Amino acid sequence: MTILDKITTDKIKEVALRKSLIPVSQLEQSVLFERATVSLAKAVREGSGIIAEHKRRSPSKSVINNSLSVQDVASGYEQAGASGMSVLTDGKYFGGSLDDLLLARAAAQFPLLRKEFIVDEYQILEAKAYGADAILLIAATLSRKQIEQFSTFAKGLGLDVLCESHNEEELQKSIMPSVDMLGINNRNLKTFEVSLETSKELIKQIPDEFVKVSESGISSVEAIKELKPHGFQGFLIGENFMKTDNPGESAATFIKQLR
Ligand SMILES: O=P(O)(O)OC[C@@H](O)[C@@H](O)c1c[nH]c2ccccc12
Repeated sequence: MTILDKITTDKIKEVALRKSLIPVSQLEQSVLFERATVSLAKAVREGSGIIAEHKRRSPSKSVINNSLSVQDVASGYEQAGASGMSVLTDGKYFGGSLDDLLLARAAAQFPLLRKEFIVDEYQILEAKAYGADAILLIAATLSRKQIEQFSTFAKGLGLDVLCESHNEEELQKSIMPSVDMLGINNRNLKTFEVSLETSKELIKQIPDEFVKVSESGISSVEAIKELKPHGFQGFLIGENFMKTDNPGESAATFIKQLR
């Protein structure tokens, strides 16, 4: 059993419990449910392209940073000129929560991505109710039919969809009009190996109309300069910022060097 299988198995149980505690009707009553979303895909296309992540810990790195306020990180990233922010909401493996999303929303106006292992439409309703503008779908854990169902459902709520893959088969099943952004994860979620070559290879199969995002293991401005000519517009960066005392400032320094 890979770590991704374990996370998914736990997630299915967690979502069943959540559903029994908070009914859909209650999520739909959230004031944020009425909020007009901001397109992450558009922000990435038109801005720095940096999607900066809030990540306290991960199965591959254990603790990254446990002492920051998510509001400070959100406003720091926004002021730094990031196109958007990815907020990890998984608790068990990443130390995040839906409250992190809510707090980020309270502190910033730029687009927020709910970074979660989505296995059920219910989590997409949660994303909307807690202030997200976009969701992540992980092709490794979903069938083409599920990607279609979840992405269509998200679009109906005004949320953008980033669908991530790590190999050709995953990418091929993610290519559909209800997906806005195709992400290539440089980290293999099954083995944790990281290589930017994954991005450079797989992007060749992405049709023009999709926003193309390279994810994980990006730790230098040079890496961005290397990836851009291959056609990437978006860059998802977590640890490189989060491991510092001031992620917002680190992001600002980084983004300035891109200009
Ligand atoms: O911290 P990094 O190496 O910059 O990676 C960020 C992001 O890409 C990574 O956290 C991520 C990409 N896809 C995911 C899916 C689930 C959890 C986490 C992720």
